[in-house]
Amino acid sequence: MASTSIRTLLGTRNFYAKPVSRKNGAAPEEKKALLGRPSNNLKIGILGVPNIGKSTFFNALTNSSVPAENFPFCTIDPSEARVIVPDNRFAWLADHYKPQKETPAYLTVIDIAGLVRGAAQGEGLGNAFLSHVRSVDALFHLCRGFDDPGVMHVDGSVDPIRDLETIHYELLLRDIDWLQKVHQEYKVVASRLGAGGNAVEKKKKEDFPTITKCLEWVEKGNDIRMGDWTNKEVEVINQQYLLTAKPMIYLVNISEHDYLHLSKEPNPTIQRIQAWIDENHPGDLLIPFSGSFENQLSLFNDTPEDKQMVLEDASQQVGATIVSALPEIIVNGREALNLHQFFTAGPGEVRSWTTRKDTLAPQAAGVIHTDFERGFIMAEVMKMDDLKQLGSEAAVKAAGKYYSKGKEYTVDDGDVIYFKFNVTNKKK
Ligand SMILES: Nc1ncnc2c1ncn2[C@@H]1O[C@H](COP(=O)(O)OP(=O)(O)OP(=O)(O)O)[C@@H](O)[C@H]1O
Ligand SMILES: [Mg+2]
Repeated sequence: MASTSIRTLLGTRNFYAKPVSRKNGAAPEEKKALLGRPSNNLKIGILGVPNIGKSTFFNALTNSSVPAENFPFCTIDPSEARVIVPDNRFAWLADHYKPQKETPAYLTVIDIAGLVRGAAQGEGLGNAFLSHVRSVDALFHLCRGFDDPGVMHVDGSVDPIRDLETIHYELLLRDIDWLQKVHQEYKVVASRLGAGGNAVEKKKKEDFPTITKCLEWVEKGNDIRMGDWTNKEVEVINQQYLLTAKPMIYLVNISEHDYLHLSKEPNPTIQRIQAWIDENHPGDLLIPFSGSFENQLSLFNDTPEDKQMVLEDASQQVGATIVSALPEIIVNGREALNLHQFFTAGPGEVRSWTTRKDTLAPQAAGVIHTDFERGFIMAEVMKMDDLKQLGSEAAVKAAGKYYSKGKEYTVDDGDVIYFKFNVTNKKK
């Protein structure tokens, strides 16, 4: 099938208009609200056209063995797995406290079926696919950069930019369709409401201008996440489950040879994709990896020494340091979800807890137990850097760096916290 660019499909529309800088419009005195819904179980989905290595990547990443065969739509139902997030701070704490139990942070990853052109109109797995995308909080957008005539491509040739555009186009079409329906509904309510109406109707009338603005934005070919929205607008957007609002990290699946020689030979495929991202989605991250290489490495997941030997052999062969790309991908996936870690640490357990950025101390306590939030008295906080530098909790205290923080304290990434609470006072 011949490739058709998004620009051609949308005719004269100003597709991929340069987005407004996300930084410039931010009101300096106000903290920017985050796109996305707060949840204790945030998930990141693997997205892309069929047969490009999504399940191979999922298996290597999560040590799973879902089918990853050489035919399109090998994956139909999404698989889900949790993967430990590498974190030096956690490792340091575990080493320092030598606890009976260690509980690291996890990232939940979902392997989604391949999406084809026309999905928004029901092609391929169509709407089922789009509803899987809807249920995740961020996306690893995977594309094929390996040239292997033995692995078929649904569009007949390897062309990552075309594939990226196919996916973006389908997500955008689905958002346009969704927003058009919501816009129509809110417009009717807004025009007949006058001063009356119930609370739900009043809210729709109030939200109507934001919905109109969002619709105009996506109809110009822009992703919602590239817009510069006020906090009030973000609240409205977060109620709409828009696909183009989700944070996205681009992953290019290249051949083993190309991966091993990345630092030595400029890779034209990656350069082309980077230029495309810079033009259309500035600021988004691109991480190359090799599904076939990671797949081989993952065979040694249970014997880390052997894995290290394979990496050392590969490094020697090519004269450059070769590491797995997966830790970087996991860490950045978490970053895209705007997640923070705080730690509780003692001889019983060292544990990494997950919150969204900008969480206040009582809500962070609530992640551990609702009683901690209800009866919150204070958070006793050590900064990870202080603890590492001074060497022990006692030394941190002696240096006056063991802080007592109240309800208004915003928990920082890497805080080591001991919560004080009293439930009986608060039970009314
Ligand atoms: N870097 C690579 N180099 C060569 N072959 C690869 C590479 N990555 C994956 N493959 C091969 O591509 C084929 C398709 O892989 P996989 O099943 O993981 O794709 P998928 O995107 O999950 O497909 P589907 O959308 O059908 O579920 C497999 O045969 C796999 O071994
Ligand atoms: Mg698959």
